[in-house]
Amino acid sequence: MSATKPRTLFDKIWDAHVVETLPDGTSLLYIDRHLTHEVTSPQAYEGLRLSGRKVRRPDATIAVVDHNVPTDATRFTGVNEAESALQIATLEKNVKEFGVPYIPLNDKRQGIVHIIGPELGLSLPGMTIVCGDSHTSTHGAMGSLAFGIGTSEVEHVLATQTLLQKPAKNMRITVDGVLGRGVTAKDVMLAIIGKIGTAGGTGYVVEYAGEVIRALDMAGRMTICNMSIEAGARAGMVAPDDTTFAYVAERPMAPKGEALERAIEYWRTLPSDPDAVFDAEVYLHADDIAPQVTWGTSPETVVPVTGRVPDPAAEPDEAKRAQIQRMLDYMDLQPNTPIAEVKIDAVFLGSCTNGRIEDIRAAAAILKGRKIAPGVRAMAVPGSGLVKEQAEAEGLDKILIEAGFEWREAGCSMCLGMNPDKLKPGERCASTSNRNFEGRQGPGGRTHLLSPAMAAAAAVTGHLVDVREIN
Ligand SMILES: CC(C)[C@H](C(=O)O)[C@@H](O)C(=O)O
Ligand code: SF4
Repeated sequence: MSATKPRTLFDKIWDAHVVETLPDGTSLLYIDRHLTHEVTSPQAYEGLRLSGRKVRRPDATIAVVDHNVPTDATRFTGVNEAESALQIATLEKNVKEFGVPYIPLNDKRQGIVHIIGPELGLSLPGMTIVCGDSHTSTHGAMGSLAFGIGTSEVEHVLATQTLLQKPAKNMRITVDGVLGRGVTAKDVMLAIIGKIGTAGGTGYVVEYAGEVIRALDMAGRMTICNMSIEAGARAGMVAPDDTTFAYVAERPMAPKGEALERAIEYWRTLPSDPDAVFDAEVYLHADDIAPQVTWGTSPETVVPVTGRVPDPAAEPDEAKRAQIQRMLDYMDLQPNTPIAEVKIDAVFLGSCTNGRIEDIRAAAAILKGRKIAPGVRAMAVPGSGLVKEQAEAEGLDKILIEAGFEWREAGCSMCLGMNPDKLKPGERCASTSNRNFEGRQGPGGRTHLLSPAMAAAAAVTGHLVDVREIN
C-alpha cells in the first residue's frame, strides 16, 4: 500500500498493528489490550496449561467477573448458584496461576468488562482491543479497533499477544442534524439497525460520523458502538477528538502528563483522511429519528414509539410474514396495536449498552418525585462499582429507590439469563440492554429494547410510552 493513499481510521489502526500479511490478505495483528471474563476464558487457560505455555503479556491483560455474578448481597457472603460459583472460582484460580491482573468481586472497580475498560483507562484511542465477548465493539467509541473473539482465539492472544484476522471492508454511517428532545444515542442506534438490518454490517468495520455523533458524549458513543454487533458489523468506531481526549485525561490508568500529550499528538493523526473512500456509506438525519422501541425478537424489529405493532397481513413475502407472526406469538402482541398501549411487567436499567452514570442520570431525571406503576418490578443495575459510587454521591440511588426501583450491585444482571436476575416466563420487560432474542432475559421472557429515559417513562406509566409526553 502506498503511503499516500488516503486511509480510514480503521485502515490506520490496522496498518499500525500488522505483524505479517499472508497473500490472501489475512494478517497477524498485534493486540494492545486483552480483556477477559469468566465465561469465555476457562478453556483458553486450560489450553495454555496443556501446552505448557505462559501468558505472553500479563501487563496487557485484565480479568474481571461480570456475567455470572449475583447483584445482591450474596456476592459478598458467598455465591449460592453452584455453576456461577464454579466459574468465578475457576477464573480466580487461573489468574493466580498465570499472573494476570484481576479485579475481584469485592473491589469497587469491578463491573461489566465493557464498562470498566474505558472507565479505568484500559481502552485507549488507536489500540487494538479484544475480548471473548461480542460487545467488545463498545470500546471502538474510544477511537480504537475493538472486536469480540472466540475462546480458541482468547487462548491464541493469551499465548502470543497476536491474532490472525481477515481484512474487513470499511462502512461509514453518517448521522447529521441535531437530536430532538427525548431522543438519545440508543434511539439513533436502534434506528440505524432498523434501517440496515441485523446483517447490514456483515463483513464491515463501521465508522460512525456526522454532526450527531460528534456532539455525543463518550457514553453515547459507547452505546452506539456497543450495538454494532447487533447490526452484524465486525466492529464499530468513532474517530477520537477533544471529547475523547478530555475523557481519557480523567481515567486512572491512562497515560498522564507528558506521556498523555505525546499520545494525543499521535491520536490526532488517526481520524479518516478527508478523501478516504468507504466501501459503503449510510446516511440518517436526526429529524427522522424519534424515540425507538423494539416489538419483536430481533434488534432490527424496531419502530418509533409513536408507531404500531406491524401487521403480518401487510407483508407480501410469505417467509417474512410467517416470521413476523412467530415473533408476535412469542411476544404476545396483536397486529396494529399502538406501541404506547403495550403494558409492561418489568423494567431493567443497566447492561454494557446503558449502565453508565449518564444512563442512570437520564432515568433519574424522569423518576424524580414519581413512583413506578403498581405491579411493575423495576431493577437498576450500575455497570460498575465506580458507576454505583458516583450515582450514590449524586443521590441518584435515593431517587430511584424512592420511585420503587431496586438498586443493585454491578454486573450483567438481567441483560442475559446467566445469573439469578431473570424474567419469569411471560413477563414483559422494558429493557435498556441490547438483545431481545427469545429467552434472552430468562426463559419465556419478553424484551422491548429502548433508551434509559424511555425505560423510566415506561416504569412510571406501566406501559410503553413516548418519553416526550412525560417530561
Ligand atoms: C457470554 C458472552 C460470550 C456473550 C457475548 O459474546 O456477547 C454475552 O456477553 C452476550 O451478551 O450474549
Ligand atoms: S451486559 Fe449483556 S451484552 Fe453486555 S457483556 Fe454482559 S451479557 Fe453481554
